[in-house]
Amino acid sequence: MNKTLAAPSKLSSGATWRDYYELTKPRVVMLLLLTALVGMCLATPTWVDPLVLSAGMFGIGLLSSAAAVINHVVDHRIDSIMARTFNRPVAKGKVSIKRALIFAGVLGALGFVALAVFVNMLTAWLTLVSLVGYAVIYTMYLKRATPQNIVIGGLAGAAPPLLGWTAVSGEIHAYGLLLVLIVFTWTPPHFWALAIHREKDYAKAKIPMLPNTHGVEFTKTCVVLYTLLLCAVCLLPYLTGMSGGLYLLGSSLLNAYFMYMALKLKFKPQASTAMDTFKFSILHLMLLFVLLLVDHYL
Ligand code: HEM
Ligand SMILES: CC(C)=CCC/C(C)=C/CC/C(C)=C/COP(=O)(O)OP(=O)(O)O
Repeated sequence: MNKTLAAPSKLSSGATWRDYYELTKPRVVMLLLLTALVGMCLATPTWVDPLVLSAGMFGIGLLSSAAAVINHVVDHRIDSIMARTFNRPVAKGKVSIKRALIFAGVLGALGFVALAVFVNMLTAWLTLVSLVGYAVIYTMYLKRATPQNIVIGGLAGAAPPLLGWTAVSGEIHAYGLLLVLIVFTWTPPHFWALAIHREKDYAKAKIPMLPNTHGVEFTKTCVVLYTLLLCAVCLLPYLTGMSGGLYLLGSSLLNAYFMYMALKLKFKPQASTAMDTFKFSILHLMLLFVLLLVDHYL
């Protein structure tokens, strides 16, 4: 058998490359980068300059990854309590706090310099502010302070389409902010569906997520209401002339199914409905942004 497949190569500390990779929350960062790419493409009627595109994706990707690594460090104690996260590299002690922080520092510095040198200062600073928003304001403070943590903290995760937009145009445009608004209203149903499924985990770690502070039924009602709001917000790209009929048709179908899932979760749930809703939320956002892109170029 291939040796590298059987046992991932160990670094001198005993951690593997895979541990460091996992610290960057790669799948989350991939989706963040898709939203950033769409922000870049929609900011111009022509093709995006290849240097801005590659340096922009590189910089936004590295700063988002650095934010994710810091989140692992700050949360290592609560991660070690929850069944979903106890196996994470810092929580398990496979990567030390010092090494994780150096890793985050290197990623963050490289990302910031790439944006500052090859893109523009506005994007570099806005991306750094997003990193602070997620790694410091959300993770260190909001997460432990209020059940509205993910609503307010969601702004940082919603920023990438605007970062993509400013990378290309050098200015903050209302259309870029509209893309932020879409991800911002999508975040509560995305997360609360998972939090309902993981209610006991969060209770054990004493994190004040909405199902724990206000109950599962109230959280389900909030999922329905935010999904309704998301349906309305998703009409805005069409109504403002940013996107066309293809987007309207595709997004309406996606939103109809998201609404169906949210209503099922509230009124006719099965054991798997919360997790199914969470999983669909990821597919929903991915396809929605692909639609925005296809609609832009057709
Ligand atoms: C404050 C805002 C957010 C919160 C609290 C949140 C929370 C979470 C949590 C707890 C998970 C589960 C991770 C796991 O399986 O261990 C998750 C998964 C995921 N989230 Fe979010 N999320 C937020 C925003 C976002 C944003 C803005 C995006 C992308 C645009 C995103 C994309 C994803 C993806 C792709 C996954 C699946 C990851 C995987 O399968 O490894 N999330 N999210
Ligand atoms: C520069 C920039 C755009 C920064 C944003 C970076 C980023 C990774 C945003 C995603 C938000 C997210 C995964 C929140 C979950 O954190 P959690 O601590 O609630 O979830 P966990 O328990 O799975 O760690």
